[in-house]
Amino acid sequence: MRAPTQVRILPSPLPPPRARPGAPAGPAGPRTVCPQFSALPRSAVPSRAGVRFLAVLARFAAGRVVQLGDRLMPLAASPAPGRALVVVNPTAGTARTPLVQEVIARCRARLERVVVHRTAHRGDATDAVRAALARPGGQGPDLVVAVGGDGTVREVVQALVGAAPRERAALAVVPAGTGNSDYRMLWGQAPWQESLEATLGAVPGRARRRRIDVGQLAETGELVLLGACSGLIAEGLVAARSIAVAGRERYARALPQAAVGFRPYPGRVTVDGRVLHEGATVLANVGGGRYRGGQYLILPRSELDDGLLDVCVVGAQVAAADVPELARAGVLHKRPGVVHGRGRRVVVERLDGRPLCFEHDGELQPPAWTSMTVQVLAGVLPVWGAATKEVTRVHTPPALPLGGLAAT
Ligand SMILES: Nc1ncnc2c1ncn2[C@@H]1O[C@H](COP(=O)(O)OP(=O)(O)OP(=O)(O)O)[C@@H](O)[C@H]1O
Repeated sequence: MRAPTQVRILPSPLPPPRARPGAPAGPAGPRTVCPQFSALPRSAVPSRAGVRFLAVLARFAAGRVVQLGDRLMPLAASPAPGRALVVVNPTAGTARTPLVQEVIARCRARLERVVVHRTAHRGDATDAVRAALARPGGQGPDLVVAVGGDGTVREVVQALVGAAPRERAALAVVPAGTGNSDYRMLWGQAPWQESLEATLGAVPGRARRRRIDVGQLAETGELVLLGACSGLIAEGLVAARSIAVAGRERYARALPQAAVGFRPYPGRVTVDGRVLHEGATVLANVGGGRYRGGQYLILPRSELDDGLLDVCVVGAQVAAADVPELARAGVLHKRPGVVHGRGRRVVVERLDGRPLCFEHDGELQPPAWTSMTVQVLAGVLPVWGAATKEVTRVHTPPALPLGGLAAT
């Protein structure tokens, strides 16, 4: 077995926005490509003045605009859903009866048809969604509301992604679990009543139906929605088993507990064939969502629909005991010893021959592998989320080391 070595990855800044051929040069800003425009022939792409005119027109016509870098673009309206399947996990951390009743009442008040399914066992959510989508004659739901935690959401996603394109309903999440990181990924800190009403069409322009990326774990074929992580965050799940509180508080207690006595493992992380990090590793997170455990900011620059996976590796230069507070304060990614990358296929390895401790979507994986490989399935999941200024990208640049200071 080869002894683990430490490789220094030189910091590389995020490259400047890549201009589309023929596009006017503009000031640097977020790299954004408008889907509507990229579908047009180059000669049909309007000038900047034309874009501003369209934007003003849109403001009058639809009452809302979206700003792309320095440009204003009309935001296509998302048609409101009509038929919902509400999938409730009654065993999820905070799925109390009044909450469930309120969700159902709000859906019934706005939609033409609402079917409720309460899960009876693990995997039941996947089966229920599959059965509903297979209903003949276009009678299947166009919206699936998952009422539960991240585990329930993942089961629903399994069915949604596997459905034929014409049957594909969009996901909405009502946070009723412990971490609820999926909800935070889509809606930030918005109250669920607000996001559900927006999804149901009560607040025009507040919600957007979009197609986001999903990861796939090569070892098992399972989907990875939120993210997959080795090391400390995975061990935090082990610690959480013995903590009898619900909600985010559980992970707030579990991660510091796991950090006590945590020993970095010899690891390597490879992004699209290029080594991003090799050496003593505290954690390697691939996603997905910016937050893990609903509160730890790990991938601050991750976008859900850029066709790429973001990676953050925390090397042993950062003490494991400091990770929970640094991540909660949103500054972990700036520390020396933390590197970032982005690509389509990410391999996380443990190099001493012992099993890699890793989880995905809050589910601890059996200690059966010395590596995990996550690849991206671009834009396969329709979801309802906040109508933010973030836009769908249609061009996916190759893997980029995003910088950071590697351990030496
Ligand atoms: N009736 C049921 N009985 C037992 N387990 C169930 C039932 N229905 C669903 N499950 C399982 O419960 C697990 C945990 O649910 P979920 O993740 O939604 O809640 P949580 O663990 O409280 O929240 P989070 O994942 O956000 O921490 C899921 O993996 C799901 O498969």
